[in-house]
Amino acid sequence: MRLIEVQELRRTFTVGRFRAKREVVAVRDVSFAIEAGEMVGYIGPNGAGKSTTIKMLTGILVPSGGRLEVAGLDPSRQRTDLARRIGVVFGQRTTLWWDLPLRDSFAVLQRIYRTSPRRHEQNLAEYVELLDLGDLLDTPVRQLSLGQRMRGDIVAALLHDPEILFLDEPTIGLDVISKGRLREFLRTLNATRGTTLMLTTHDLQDIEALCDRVIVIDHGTAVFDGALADLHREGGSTRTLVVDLVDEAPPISVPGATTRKVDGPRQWLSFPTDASAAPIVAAVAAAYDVADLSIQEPDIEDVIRELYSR
Ligand SMILES: Nc1ncnc2c1ncn2[C@@H]1O[C@H](COP(=O)(O)OP(=O)(O)OP(=O)(O)O)[C@@H](O)[C@H]1O
Repeated sequence: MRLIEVQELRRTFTVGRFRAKREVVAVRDVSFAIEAGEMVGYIGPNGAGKSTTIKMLTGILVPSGGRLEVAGLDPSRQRTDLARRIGVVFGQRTTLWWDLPLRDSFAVLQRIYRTSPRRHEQNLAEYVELLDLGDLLDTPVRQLSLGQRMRGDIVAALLHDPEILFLDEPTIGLDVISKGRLREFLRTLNATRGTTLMLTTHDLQDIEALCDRVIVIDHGTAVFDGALADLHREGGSTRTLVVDLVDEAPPISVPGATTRKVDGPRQWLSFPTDASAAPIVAAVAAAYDVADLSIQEPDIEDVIRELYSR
């Protein structure tokens, strides 16, 4: 089932005044469709148009052109109906009430969304347990750490059983452990409830851990839409085999890899991300005295930069 449909979506802003007035095209004729149950990363450099797109999808901004349907609704015209079908989490700000304990914020949301008390209690119990918020329910939001508040925001976004969860930079500012737990939770949510996820992020590990599919946007235009593995391939991404030889040697020469750098006994060989490292490692080990080996995964930001530069 198709949950999000975007055709030639466009949004412009007028900036400046009088003679200095000009138009900025934040989103330029972007088209994509997202099926129920997908986990999609919407990525791109700063100012690419990610937040503007999410704001249009969630009904906060009215498009300047194109067509847009989310859960069968027109977001800006049917914003209230849409609110019942979607959850929204912005990493940089909270939807919770600053002075209220978490528990009271959640209770207010139950009334706003008119979620049945039974369903509300069930969801609350489940999410509070999964996100380990039990001891914090009576703490006012302003006293929570960033990670705790983010978990609270996620519960708040999910209590009314949304089919789609939009997340804008959900792991920003969190420590490594909190990031890992949040990703784990989102994966479980998608697997057990089939919730569709669309997230913007600058964190490459978010993409690796969460996104079956990535849409890359640059200067308002979608420049890639597909699997992460294909993004690596199209961007010409490579993995690196770092070889520590017992002794210094001229650049290693083995089939399937290119030696990029030599520094004393250490050499860096690159090979395509979709190729297996095994034959290369075997060839190196057969021909040279090897003290140690390690493999470095590609940096997605490099891959994306490569795509942009075309
Ligand atoms: N309210 C606004 N008025 C004028 N220009 C805007 C407005 N909102 C966004 N823009 C411009 O539109 C473009 C896209 O901005 P947007 O916030 O969507 O990018 P982004 O991809 O979310 O960036 P970031 O990763 O930095 O959050 C930028 O050039 C931005 O300056």
